Amino acid sequence: MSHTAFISIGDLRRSRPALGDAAPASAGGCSSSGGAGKSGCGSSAGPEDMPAEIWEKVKNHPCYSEEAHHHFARMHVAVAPACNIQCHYCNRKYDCSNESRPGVVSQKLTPEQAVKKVLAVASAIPQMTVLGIAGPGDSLANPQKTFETMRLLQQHAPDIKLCLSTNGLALPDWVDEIVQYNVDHVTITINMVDPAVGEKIYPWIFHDHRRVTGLEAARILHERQMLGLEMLTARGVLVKVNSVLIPGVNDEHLIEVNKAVKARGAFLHNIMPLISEAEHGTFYGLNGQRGPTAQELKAVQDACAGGANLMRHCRQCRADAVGMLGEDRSDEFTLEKIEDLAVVYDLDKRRAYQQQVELQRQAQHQAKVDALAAAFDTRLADDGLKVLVAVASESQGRVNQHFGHATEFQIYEVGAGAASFVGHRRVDLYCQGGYGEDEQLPSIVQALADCHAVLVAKIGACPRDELQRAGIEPVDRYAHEFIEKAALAWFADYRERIASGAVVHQPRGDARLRLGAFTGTAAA
Ligand SMILES: C[S@@+](CC[C@H](N)C(=O)[O-])C[C@H]1O[C@@H](n2cnc3c(N)ncnc32)[C@H](O)[C@@H]1O
Ligand code: SF4
Ligand code: SF4
Repeated sequence: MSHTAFISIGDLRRSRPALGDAAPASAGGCSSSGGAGKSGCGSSAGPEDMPAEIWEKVKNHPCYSEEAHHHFARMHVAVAPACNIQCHYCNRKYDCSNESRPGVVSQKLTPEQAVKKVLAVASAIPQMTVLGIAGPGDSLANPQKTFETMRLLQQHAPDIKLCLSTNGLALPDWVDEIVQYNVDHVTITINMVDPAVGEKIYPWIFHDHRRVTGLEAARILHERQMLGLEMLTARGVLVKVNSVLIPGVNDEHLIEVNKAVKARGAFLHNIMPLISEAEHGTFYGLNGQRGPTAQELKAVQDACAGGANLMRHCRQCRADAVGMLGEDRSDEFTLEKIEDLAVVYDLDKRRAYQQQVELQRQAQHQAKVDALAAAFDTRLADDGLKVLVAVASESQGRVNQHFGHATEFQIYEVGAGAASFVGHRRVDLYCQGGYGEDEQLPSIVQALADCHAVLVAKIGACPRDELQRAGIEPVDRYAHEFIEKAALAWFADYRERIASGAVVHQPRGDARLRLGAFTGTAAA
């Protein structure tokens, strides 16, 4: 059975041979990557796309498998306060408990406190399968705390997968410990492979007992990152590379980064948008360096097609995040609260629960494949047309959320052959306290400006009119349908309307950004 979230006609052909040769050749899977949608196949690949031992490592890891993130949870423990470099986009002193972004934490923990918290969360959220150390500083600039936490967790919670995130500067010194403590997954943030680019991102590093600045600092960091990546992949550790997309600094350069990390065996590449608000007090924030638009992010990701597989569902979590991706339950597990929690770490119970979750995932996947296969009794010739649709979904991969209740929309790219998840867009909640907040509408419409349709379970008259005025079709006739099936059905209908002259297709100008159009400092 396939476990992929990315469902193409290729999947249908595998599961329904009767569909046979009428289907356009648009096979899923990494080796046949071609279009923009395929570039995301790494994070949604299934057991048929990789060796069994790799599938075992990713199948219930919410960050390494796009489908797993609907079913399994993760948590971060903030045991690593110090850092050995400075990035122009980071200020760990700025802390806001209401804010969800990297580097932010409410409480720093000792290894013992961290383990207590992990056990409390693991007993309350049995689908929590992954523990990561992602700061608030750098895990390997705090090696004693990081590895003591890992050592204790191996003893007390042996079923939890261990991850850490690092800028890579100290990485080559700690590869043996990473392997010794069974850290299965390591994330390295690599923003450049050219020190001349790095010089614009890193004002200094602390290496070999001295502070180094300028080009020399970027050169050392680059060499250590590449060496660390090679050493980890040679030892069989799965490596994800994070890159922060900084318009005007490393946008097109990330295509080179993607190739370089693929060549060194990285499993996944997560290109994340720069977050740069002046109030965070970062160098970039204070100097007007903007983050990319969603369209710019997608353009760079699409330009990496054929390189390292892309993660597109990252939520840029806090360094103390708890729960499913996209939700944060860290407030429920503060030190004060876990003091009073009865913690029963029942390994057998956790395993049994997770088996049920896995069965549910498989059943849901198969139901989706079957529903799609049933929908494919008529086939569209592939004329190359692809459009984006936004989807309001709260669970189960279905169109099952009211427009007004969505705080994010999933974005799918749809063509004749496939509907592929390409990212998500956060928006302000429209419906508050039972009433629509009309002043939120322009920003929501703006966030979806490159989409041709919005698939929702329900939508009120006012947002419906506003979307239509912006040329975005509100669609509620596929309520509770699987997303891919709904998106493909809408697309078939759209194509028919184009063919009959009922609508004139208007390409969205900014959907396919011209690389090189970044200005670097203009307001977003
Ligand atoms: C807080 S860091 C902790 C791990 C480690 N120090 C590192 O940088 O990889 C986790 C991730 O958040 C990213 N990050 C930090 N500040 C960011 C910002 N302002 N915008 C986007 N990503 C950011 C980092 O680049 C890194 O990939
Ligand atoms: S390496 Fe990580 S923690 Fe250190 S300054 Fe950069 S983003 Fe912040
Ligand atoms: S920041 Fe991205 S990669 Fe890290 S836990 Fe959150 S979703 Fe996963």
